[in-house]
Amino acid sequence: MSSNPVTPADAVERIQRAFGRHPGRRTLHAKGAFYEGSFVASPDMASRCRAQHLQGTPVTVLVRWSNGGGNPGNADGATDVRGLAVSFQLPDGTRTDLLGQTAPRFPVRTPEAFVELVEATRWPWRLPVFLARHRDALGPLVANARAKAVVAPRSYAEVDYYPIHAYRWTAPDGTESWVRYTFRPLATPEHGPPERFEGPDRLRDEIVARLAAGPVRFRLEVQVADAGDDPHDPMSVWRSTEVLDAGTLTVTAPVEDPEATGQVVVFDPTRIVDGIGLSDDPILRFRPDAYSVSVDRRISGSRETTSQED
Ligand code: HEM
Repeated sequence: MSSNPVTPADAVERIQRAFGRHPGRRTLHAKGAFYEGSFVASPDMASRCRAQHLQGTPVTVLVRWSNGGGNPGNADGATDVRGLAVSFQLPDGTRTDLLGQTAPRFPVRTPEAFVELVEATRWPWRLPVFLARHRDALGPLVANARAKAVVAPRSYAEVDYYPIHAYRWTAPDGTESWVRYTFRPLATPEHGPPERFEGPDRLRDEIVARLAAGPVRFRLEVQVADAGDDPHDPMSVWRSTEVLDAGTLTVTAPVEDPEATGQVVVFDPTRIVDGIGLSDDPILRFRPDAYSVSVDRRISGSRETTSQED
């Protein structure tokens, strides 16, 4: 069933109403922290895509691990998706971003339905109505539950992250292919058996301790679409079995929060570079405008908070 199209401003307003007002904070993924590291593409990626960060030379990355909800006060053990946002800083000064979260399947294909889903998870009495209106959400929601996508992990470093949307890769010879990414944790023997952490910030405490013992690594996997695989639908399940190792993400250390000094950091899934293209996925196309509204509110919210503190 179709719903009335929501505007980016309405979407942010409704999501903020669902989570309560938290001036200066992100509308979603409100609780998180920043880290630094690098990414090195696998040697054969350069023949598949001409983007600078896929040529095999190390590039610096800025990473933010987060919990999915809009309440920055939520405990790390709460039921929620987790986010891994990665900004690749390219040698020419440009950036390109990938934003992953722990749910392998996206349960909706329109921004309206996404907002309704957020509202239904905040107010569970709305869930039956949501499911009646969006019957095809049930399969993906069950698949995500089976994948334990919203169960708090032992560590941010031990779970898969799915950026969901397809991107178009252009090779040096002009050949185009559609790909979908997954960040998969790589075993890091130098860490030994994981320490157990308790308390509301246990994921943050665990990852800081883990990084003090050595870097955390993920393999960036790409699934290359077959002819019948739909790159424009965030709900589509691809049949292709062509999966490549695109490279290794290495997170080395926490960094001081750049936003503590007034800088605003935005990860944007449509920030692409030459060699990468966007699909017509309506969720992907909606996100940058919704993120801009959230950023505007973050900036004005910080001002309000600061003037109240003065
Ligand atoms: C219509 C669908 C969506 C809406 C309306 C939406 C909305 C938002 C908003 C408003 C923010 C805060 C932005 C900021 O203040 O910087 C955010 C953050 C985020 N979103 Fe989404 N989102 C959507 C879909 C997705 C999808 C499909 C993914 C992942 C596959 C995702 C992953 C993230 C992550 C990881 C962050 C945190 C980024 C950071 O650490 O700064 N979102 N989202």
